[in-house]
Amino acid sequence: MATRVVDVLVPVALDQAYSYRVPAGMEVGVGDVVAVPLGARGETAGVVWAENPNPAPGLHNRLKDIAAKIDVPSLRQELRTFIDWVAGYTLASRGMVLRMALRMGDNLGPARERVGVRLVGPPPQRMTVARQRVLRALEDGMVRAKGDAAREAGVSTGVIDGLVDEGTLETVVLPPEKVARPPDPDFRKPDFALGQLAAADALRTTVDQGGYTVSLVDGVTGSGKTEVYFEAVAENIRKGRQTLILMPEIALTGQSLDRFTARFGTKPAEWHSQLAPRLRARTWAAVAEGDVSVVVGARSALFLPYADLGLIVVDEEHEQAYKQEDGARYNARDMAVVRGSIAKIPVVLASATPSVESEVNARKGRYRRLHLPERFGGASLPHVEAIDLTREGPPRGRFIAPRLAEAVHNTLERGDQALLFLNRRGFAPLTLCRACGFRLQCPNCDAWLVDHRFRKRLICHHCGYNMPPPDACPNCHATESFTAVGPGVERLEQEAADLFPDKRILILSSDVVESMERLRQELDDVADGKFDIIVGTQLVAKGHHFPKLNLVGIVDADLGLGNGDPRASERTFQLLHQVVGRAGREDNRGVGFLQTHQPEHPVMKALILGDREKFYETEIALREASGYPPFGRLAGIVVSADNKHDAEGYAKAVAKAAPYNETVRVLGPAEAPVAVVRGRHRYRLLIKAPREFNLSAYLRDWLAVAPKTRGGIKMDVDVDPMSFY
Ligand SMILES: Nc1ncnc2c1ncn2[C@@H]1O[C@H](COP(=O)(O)OP(=O)(O)OP(=O)(O)O)[C@@H](O)[C@H]1O
Ligand SMILES: [Zn+2]
Repeated sequence: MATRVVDVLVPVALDQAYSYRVPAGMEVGVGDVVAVPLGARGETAGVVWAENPNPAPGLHNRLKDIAAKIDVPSLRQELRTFIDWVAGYTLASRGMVLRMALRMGDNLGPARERVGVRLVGPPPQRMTVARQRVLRALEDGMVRAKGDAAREAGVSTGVIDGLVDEGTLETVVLPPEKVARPPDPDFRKPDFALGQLAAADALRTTVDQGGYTVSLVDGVTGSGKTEVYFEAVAENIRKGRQTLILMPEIALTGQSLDRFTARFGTKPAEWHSQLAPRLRARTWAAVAEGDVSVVVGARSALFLPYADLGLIVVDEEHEQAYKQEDGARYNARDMAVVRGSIAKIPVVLASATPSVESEVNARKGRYRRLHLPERFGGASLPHVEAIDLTREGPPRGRFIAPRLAEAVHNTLERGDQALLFLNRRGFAPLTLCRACGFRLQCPNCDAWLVDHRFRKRLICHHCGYNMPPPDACPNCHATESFTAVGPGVERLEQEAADLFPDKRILILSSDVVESMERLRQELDDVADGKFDIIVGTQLVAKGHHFPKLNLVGIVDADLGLGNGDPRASERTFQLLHQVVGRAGREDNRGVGFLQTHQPEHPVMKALILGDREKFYETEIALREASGYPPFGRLAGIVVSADNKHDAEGYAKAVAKAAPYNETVRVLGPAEAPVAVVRGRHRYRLLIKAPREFNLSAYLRDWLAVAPKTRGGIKMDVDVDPMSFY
């Protein structure tokens, strides 16, 4: 009998699947997860990708056997097709993409059993107050998990153990706790405002009918997009199918999980980078077995092996955080649409500031737009004013202009909250010696060291290099000669404390956040009005709903503009519009101030006039004229090496190897804007092609003929790049 051979894809940086023999008696099929020997790595988990009916004859004797079938649900065709597609599009190896789908960790053993206790025997010989509390808590005779019993009685588990030894309590084996309980689609149905009704209805129908469609829930800030897309989720739960709600990682800390619980009566399953390994493994398995109904997750949740995915929601779809910038470089929003089309299910995108891509798709009718033009509860959008820094700027060494300070003062007088926004972590972006002008720079990067006083370190934001502030200038040896140049949030907090000495100020910035739990707590405290002034980075820009927040001051509105990044305008508009949109969500006094040197800039004008359409019109016209996305396609290639000569030489050789095509333009190589990162010298190439052009195929052909990388040279390909530094 001929041996059966199959091709197995393994989660390592390889594109091709390897052939293995199926040992007699082993039952495996395509999609099954198996353990296979893989060279020096030993046994590795992989997935049977295809039958191989005609293995090359010479190969036969060298083939190894599959070691074992792993007892987890097999990867469905839909997910396998998706993995192939993502790899083909992004040029990441298929193994790397598969790896994202196999993130269940190694400890996928049987779920841990829990110990429960119940009251059965006579009271113990020796009675104590603590023991008495336990007896009272358990007097109903019901089984409780040991930890729950201790918590209810307010004692340590040691007290419980003691009572078990005495025979007063008996232990019972409990089934493992579920990752998430089934949500109830009718737990608390909202009363929709008129403006929400049509969109909610449309989404219900869309999900009910099923099939691939893309809807863009385009609602102003505070319009209640979440409640509206929850209707789609509810409908999908009723159908018994699984839902994925994608969020930018950091938004998962916000109030979204509480809102979900309020609407559906129980928490969803979560998927993000901070899940404990065991919970990660259990969640993965529960998703694969169809034991979880709704997953709220960061971008990697897109690669989970859903048993029956019926709906994908992408919240804050414009977020740049959806782009993964290392390993496989993919945009989770775009790939969500791809997975939706492969799985033939509805996709819902939501944003108050849609990406230019989605906006164009909606304008052309490729996506269906569901518009929510008003804030929920009748609040109006904030009134926005510019503060022209060329004319009414703050005093030297200060960053809050007098007019903004006065407005903050008035807001606080009324008992409202104010948010001062500056998208820059740390105390100051630059430290220089007053005596000789020397600037403290990262030894590994082409970047200044950022002064972080809270942590008492100078830190490089590119590589993480850090050092204590030096006592003397390394150049002229002067002491106490260093001066901070420019503001970061920590410095802004200091200024706010000087201006408003008796107010409660909270600083929110990713590097001062101790844990996700702590951040959740702080955000709740803000919502409860426990702080007067919030000084924050983009961490506070999104999704949050703070009822008493009525003033937003943007300290440096120009920060993201004019750095040669083709998406700078879009990003600045989205960010500032979202931040300003935190103001006045429950009453009509919301105001926003933009401190800017260029109040006439189209982005500033659109923000001041509240004229979103105007912004999109201008930006879309610009993109169309210049052939930038979505009217054309881009890819970036970054070459890096440990010296400039090698990086430049190799980048030139790569450029020279580009296949000729009259519609494609290869720009560069040019030294990257940040020319050195982590001691590596960087050169960039930018490839521009028409919209219909198959850029991935072109790049693949190109890389096949490009000179091989050698000796520490590295090349990164980025299709649809979002970062250009
Ligand atoms: N139909 C409704 N019934 C009761 N409360 C609602 C309803 N719709 C929205 N809300 C409440 O209105 C507030 C604003 O809604 P939500 O935060 O979902 O808006 P959003 O459109 O997501 O805003 P943003 O884009 O600015 O984050 C929330 O407190 C939400 O709970
Ligand atoms: Zn550095």
